[in-house]
Amino acid sequence: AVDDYEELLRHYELHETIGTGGFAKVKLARHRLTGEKVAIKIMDKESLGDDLPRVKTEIDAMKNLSHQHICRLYHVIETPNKIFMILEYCPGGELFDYIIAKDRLTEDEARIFFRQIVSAVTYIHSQGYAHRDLKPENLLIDEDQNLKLIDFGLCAKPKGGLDYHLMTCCGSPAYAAPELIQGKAYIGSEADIWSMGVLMYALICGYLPFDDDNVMMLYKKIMVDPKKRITVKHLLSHPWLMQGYSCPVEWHSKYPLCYIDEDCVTELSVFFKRSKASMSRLISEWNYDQTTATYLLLQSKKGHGKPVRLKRIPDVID
Ligand SMILES: O=C(Nc1ccc2c(c1)CCNCC2)c1ccc(-c2cn[nH]c2)cc1OCc1ccccc1
Repeated sequence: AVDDYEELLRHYELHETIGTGGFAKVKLARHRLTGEKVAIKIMDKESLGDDLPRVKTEIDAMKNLSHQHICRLYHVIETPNKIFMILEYCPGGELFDYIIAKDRLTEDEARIFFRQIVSAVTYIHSQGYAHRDLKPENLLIDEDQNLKLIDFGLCAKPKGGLDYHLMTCCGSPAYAAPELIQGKAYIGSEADIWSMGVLMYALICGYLPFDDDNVMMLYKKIMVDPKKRITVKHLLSHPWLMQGYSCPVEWHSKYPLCYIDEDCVTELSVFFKRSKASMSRLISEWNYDQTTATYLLLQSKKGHGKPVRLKRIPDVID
């Protein structure tokens, strides 16, 4: 119903639909106050059905994850029938399509991308999350040719920390670790490490290490016993990843949630006629509303050398 879109249209100018996935549609849009492009993932609650919890899992995870190689969630709008996730614009599309288009990547290009994947996965593990569905379809390319991890619908944040055993068998078979498809209790971070190995193989070779149309045959091929799987700590400074680099993979976030950018606070406080202190406090609540979106998109403008300014005249004169 049109009133589902009322709040969304107040803050964003909607443009073309660029993707219609399983239970979501992705539209391009522009944030009115900053002029920044965004992607909007639109889900209909009714047609989501049993997938609704997966969306809640994804939103809760993304609210806590702020990192240069994770697709940023800016704003969540929920109406009686719809859920809108306003997300970081990634015009390079999926890494999957990029590999297909190039057949396979050179070692140098694969190394650049893989260092970014290791950075993102190390960060989410440090925050107590396992992604559990790492594959080229879940890595997007942004306007600076950097990778951004998406789809946290299957992620897990075990209560007792990441060394807790998980049970749910999930993710894509071709990328699933042996212990996971054996239905054994597994460690989420170890399963992610296995998937990264499969991903690395796909980047370099352009096809999958274990593949078969028959899923039982596929499982048999994956059953290579994982003797000693590398840990993320050793991966960060693996010799192949270090080639041409003088430092291990930098995995810490460049934009930790606790750090609030002064220039953005100043512009917001002037615009919303609030003191800098109260504006800073409001931002730090991370409500994923218009304030969060405007702050993050101002920060993005600053990161791209654009002026940290908000539009004074609304585009559409009501
Ligand atoms: O900005 C996103 N996508 C996107 C934006 C512009 C363009 C393209 C793609 C490629 C197609 N040609 C037009 C240029 C974009 C951002 C976030 C998310 C997202 C974050 N969590 N979940 C989804 C999904 C996105 O898209 C999905 C997609 C659509 C068409 C193809 C390839 C990928």
